[in-house]
Amino acid sequence: MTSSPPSPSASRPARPGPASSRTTPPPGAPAPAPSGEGAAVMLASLAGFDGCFGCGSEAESGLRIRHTGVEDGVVTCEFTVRREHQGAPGLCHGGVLATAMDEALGGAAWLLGNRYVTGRLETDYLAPVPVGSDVHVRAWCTGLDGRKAYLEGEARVGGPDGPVAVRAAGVFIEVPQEHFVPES
Ligand SMILES: CCCCCCCCCC(=O)SCCNC(=O)CCNC(=O)[C@H](O)C(C)(C)COP(=O)(O)OP(=O)(O)OC[C@H]1O[C@@H](n2cnc3c(N)ncnc32)[C@H](O)[C@@H]1OP(=O)(O)O
Repeated sequence: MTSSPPSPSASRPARPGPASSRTTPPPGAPAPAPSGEGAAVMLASLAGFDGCFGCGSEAESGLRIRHTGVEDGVVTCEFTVRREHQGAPGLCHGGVLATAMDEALGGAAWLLGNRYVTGRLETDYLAPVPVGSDVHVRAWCTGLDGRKAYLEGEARVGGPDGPVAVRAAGVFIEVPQEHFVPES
């Protein structure tokens, strides 16, 4: 699995390395310049919606992910692993961690100023994550190719500089607002 490294930046970590050929931007695909405008599109599109399984306050069984910031195109968020998130005894379920990566990579995609859905999501699990852990996730875009946005991210345990537990890479596809179904 190889891909081009993201642009150097103070907040952007060295490329984590999970991307396969299918989640690596094609040669010449530009990495986007960070802009503050995407956040406005995200907020307008999601206004009043609290039902997200990842971050929604109304999703009782959800992860209750807290979005903590955006800097230089890097999205940061965090959540606390609860008992109901277990897979193997005492440890966070891999699907829960994939959800957190989907949320963070999706957030970084929406920051580009359009609406995106997940087309492909790859995850590498590097360390177990115990129940009770605070998981800190960050994600960024590595390239744009037409409607496809290429994203990578990582999750660290215990703090933003804790050990890396998960690395992820994905392709998100731009969709119109009409793609979504109004809540009934
Ligand atoms: C703060 C919070 C912000 C929000 C965070 C949200 C996080 C959560 C995100 C999600 O979980 S989204 C839910 C899970 N994903 C879905 O439900 C997507 C289901 N799939 C679809 O709706 C359609 O298949 C899709 C819109 C992705 C594509 O259908 P289209 O008919 O619009 O596109 P088309 O098939 O023509 O493909 C367009 C391009 O995308 C590419 N593509 C499509 N599906 C792909 C795929 N699965 N993987 C990689 N590339 C894909 C396709 O090859 C093509 O590339 P080219 O332009 O180069 O030809």
